[in-house]
Amino acid sequence: MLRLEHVTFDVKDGNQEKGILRDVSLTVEDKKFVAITGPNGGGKSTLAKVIAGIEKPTSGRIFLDGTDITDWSITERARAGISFAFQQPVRFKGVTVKDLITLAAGERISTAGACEYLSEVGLCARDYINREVNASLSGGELKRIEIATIIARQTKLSLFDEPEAGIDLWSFQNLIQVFDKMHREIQGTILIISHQERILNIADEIVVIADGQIRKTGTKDEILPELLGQAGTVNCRYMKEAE
Ligand SMILES: Nc1ncnc2c1ncn2[C@@H]1O[C@H](COP(=O)(O)OP(=O)(O)OP(=O)(O)O)[C@@H](O)[C@H]1O
Repeated sequence: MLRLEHVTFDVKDGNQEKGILRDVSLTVEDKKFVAITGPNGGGKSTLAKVIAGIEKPTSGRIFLDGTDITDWSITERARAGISFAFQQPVRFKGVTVKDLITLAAGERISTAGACEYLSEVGLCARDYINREVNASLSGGELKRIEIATIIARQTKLSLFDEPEAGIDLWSFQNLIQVFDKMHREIQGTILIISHQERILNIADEIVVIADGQIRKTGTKDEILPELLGQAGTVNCRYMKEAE
């Protein structure tokens, strides 16, 4: 179980401190599929980075299965079973797609095994398996390769930051199936930041974040109608609730 207690993240804005995350408390039960959504700039990516250890909270604590991991490094958290797929994936010059998937799987897998993970994310494996993870890959290809590595890792907690970004309409449907299958088959927790109704629709729970604060949490039946009914005005409305 992941638990955040009163997490804040402040940055310097001129002479003042700006609150990017403001008193965020959240519990994510094991094996749940939780979607985090909300207006641009609300603090979603920052929250994911704080969980993965890329940013350190200004105050508050983070617990994984009851252990306080707040001061743990990215590597320690990765070893404890936290995976993170970036909004804009990182490129690895000199490393092939197969190397990357093999590293993620943490065991010697065959080329056929690595290819299976690529096929799952809709990539024709033989076209990609020996390619370098460099700038020659398109944004959408890179994103799907990164998702394949997270599936291969099969960790306790998989964090995805806007996996839909840069994915074409045809591959998007496939991506929904990937997450649905992951949710059913992998015995881990999935935390996805997304603006996509179809991703929110397959989540067990939706968390709405705006202006650095959690505004709502609930099931999709509780949250989605309200979000969709207010399309275009969600941002302002949730901002208002904070006042
Ligand atoms: N290190 C930083 N220094 C200054 N401002 C920051 C820093 N990190 C984040 N911010 C600001 O904090 C706010 C939240 O950013 P964040 O990327 O977490 O939002 P988001 O909810 O993921 O947005 P989006 O939906 O557009 O991806 C933004 O206004 C961003 O500019």
